Amino acid sequence: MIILQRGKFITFEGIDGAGKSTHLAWLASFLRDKGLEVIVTREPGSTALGEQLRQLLLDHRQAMHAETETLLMFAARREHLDKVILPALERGAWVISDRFTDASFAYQGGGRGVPSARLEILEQWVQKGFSPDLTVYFDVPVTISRQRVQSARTADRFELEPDLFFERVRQAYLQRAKQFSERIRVVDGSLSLEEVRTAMVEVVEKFWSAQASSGYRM
Ligand SMILES: Nc1ncnc2c1ncn2[C@@H]1O[C@H](COP(=O)(O)OP(=O)(O)OP(=O)(O)O)[C@@H](O)[C@H]1O
Ligand SMILES: Cc1cn([C@H]2C[C@H](O)[C@@H](COP(=O)(O)O)O2)c(=O)[nH]c1=O
Repeated sequence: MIILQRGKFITFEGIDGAGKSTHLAWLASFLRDKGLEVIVTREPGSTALGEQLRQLLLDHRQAMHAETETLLMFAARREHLDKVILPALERGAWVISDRFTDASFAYQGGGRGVPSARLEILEQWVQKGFSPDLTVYFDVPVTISRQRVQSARTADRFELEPDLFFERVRQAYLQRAKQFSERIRVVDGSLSLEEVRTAMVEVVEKFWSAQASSGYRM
C-alpha cells in the first residue's frame, strides 16, 4: 500500500513591492531541484472565479466598502483552497502562495480597520483550522516599496493608497510576525536581491531540516 504524505504550504507576505514575486519564482525552482512537485499560486486569484474577483478588487475605478473587500478576499480564498491548495497538498505537492490570510489581517485589518475578531471568524469559517506551515514575511520600509512599485508598473487600487495606509499594513504584519513567531519568519527585504535570497534560503533550509528530522520523507 502506498501512503502519500501531505505536501507543505508556504506563503510569502509583505507590502506591495516588497519583492515576494521575484523571490517566489526562484524558491520554486530551488525546491523543484530537490525533487519536489511545486505549485506556485497567488491571492487573490489562481482559480477562474478568483481571477475575476482579483480584477474587481484591484481595479482602481471599483470603489467598495472595507467589509465588501474583506468578504471578496475570503470568497476568492475559499475557491483557492478548494480548487488548488488542498488538492495539491493532498497529492503530496508543495504549494507556495504569493499572499494568504496574513494579508487580510494586514491590509483589511491594519490598513482598513476591519476588527481582527471579524477576520478571525471568517478565517475559521473558510479555513477550519488550516494555516500555512511556513510564512516568509519580506519586511521593507514604505519608502523603498513605493520606489520599487512606481518604477515597475501602473498603480492598482491598493497601490494608490497613501503611505500612511502602508505604514499601518506594515505594522500589522510585524505584529502578526511577533504573535506567530514559530510560523512567520521575517526577512529584511530592503537588502540587495542577492542578500534577500540568501536570507530566504536560510529560512527555508531550516524549515526543510526540521521537516526531515520530524520524519517527513523529503
Ligand atoms: N531586494 C531588491 N532590491 C532591488 N529591487 C528589488 C528587490 N526585490 C524586488 N525588487 C524589484 O522591485 C519590484 C517589485 O518586486 P516584486 O514584484 O517582486 O514585489 P512584490 O512584493 O511581488 O510586489 P506586489 O505585491 O505589489 O506584487 C520589481 O521590479 C523587482 O525587480
Ligand atoms: C490576499 C490579499 C491581498 N490583498 C491585496 C494586497 C495587494 O495590494 C493586492 C494583490 O496584489 P499583488 O500585486 O498580487 O500583491 O491585494 C489584500 O488586501 N488582502 C488580501 O487578503
